[in-house]
Amino acid sequence: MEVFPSSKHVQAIKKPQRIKKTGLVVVRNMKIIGLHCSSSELHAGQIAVIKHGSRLKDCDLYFSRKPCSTCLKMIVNAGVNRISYWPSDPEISLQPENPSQTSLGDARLDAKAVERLKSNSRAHVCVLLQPLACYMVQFVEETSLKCDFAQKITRIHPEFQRSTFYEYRQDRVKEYEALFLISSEEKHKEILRLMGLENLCEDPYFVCLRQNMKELVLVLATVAASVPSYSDFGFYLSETSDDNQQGLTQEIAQHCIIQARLLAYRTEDHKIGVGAVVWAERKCSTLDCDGTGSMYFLGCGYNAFPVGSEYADFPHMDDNQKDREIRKFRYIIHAEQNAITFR
Ligand SMILES: Nc1ccn([C@H]2C[C@H](O)[C@@H](COP(=O)(O)OP(=O)(O)OP(=O)(O)O)O2)c(=O)n1
Repeated sequence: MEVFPSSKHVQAIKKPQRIKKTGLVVVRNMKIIGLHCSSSELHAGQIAVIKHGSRLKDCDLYFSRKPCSTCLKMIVNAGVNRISYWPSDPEISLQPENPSQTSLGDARLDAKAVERLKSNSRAHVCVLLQPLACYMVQFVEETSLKCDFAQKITRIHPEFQRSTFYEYRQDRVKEYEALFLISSEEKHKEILRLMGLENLCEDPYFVCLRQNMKELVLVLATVAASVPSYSDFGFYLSETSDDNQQGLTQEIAQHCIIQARLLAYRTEDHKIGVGAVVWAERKCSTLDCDGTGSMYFLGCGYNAFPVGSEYADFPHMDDNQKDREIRKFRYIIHAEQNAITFR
């Protein structure tokens, strides 16, 4: 969510960036109930508090940066269960470049306050770090190269080839590494210490941490590279020029497809993964408090068997199976059905 494209209105306001844009996923009972990102006015955590209110109780929150003390105290107060965050530069940046010493001093004080809130809160505050499953990177690369979108482009524009895909991926890797990683190991360690994560600064933990973070960034870049804006290809051939028209920009459509592709990896159908993210557009032109402009999130899902079922509970066969009784279609719930209902 952190990379959700800002609306033009928001892009126009450029402030010195000590506060970093942050993404947030709100999960309740294993279901994603909110995708948020900071706007120019509010931080992601504050947006979640405003949008979900008391429904945040017992939810799990996943932040793309460690939240600032203002956000943390509010979400702890809302009674959330767990707060996980990506262990890089926090929401109030601790990177010493450019800004004045005083604001860096404030950032350090905020980091201390966050630590204090963390140790005294009922909610479990921890580092989000899921080592990737074996061969995940290769699998994502293969499926990204073969995905419908990339293949369609190849058919219409034969000059789009494997090498173009890899060029796109390299661009995305650079973009995401600049956003989500800290290039210097020493700087990264210093920031981890300021964030109260000195345990992670020792090897082999530190090496593993950076390796896992790099792999996750690579996975994200690989998926994004399979949904390129190439030539005039896309869901919307041109940007809407008419200000009154609430059209989706190519950038936003692309972002939503990337989210859907990521969800598809959670499929329970061993043959085909489908992901769906349902965003709706507001009829009126007023912008909301979050960075999603005129869009609001309805739900997201992936194709799967009914919640709680085990792998062998239902048939997995497709149309090629003669015996109709052991085909999967009567049992599997489509991604879109899950998105607007339970998963
Ligand atoms: N709008 C859709 C269409 C399909 N699916 C999921 C359901 C199945 O898990 C898988 C394949 O569904 P199809 O109905 O397309 O069946 P196929 O005949 O294509 O399946 P297969 O290729 O496995 O033979 O995709 C989905 O989530 N949403």
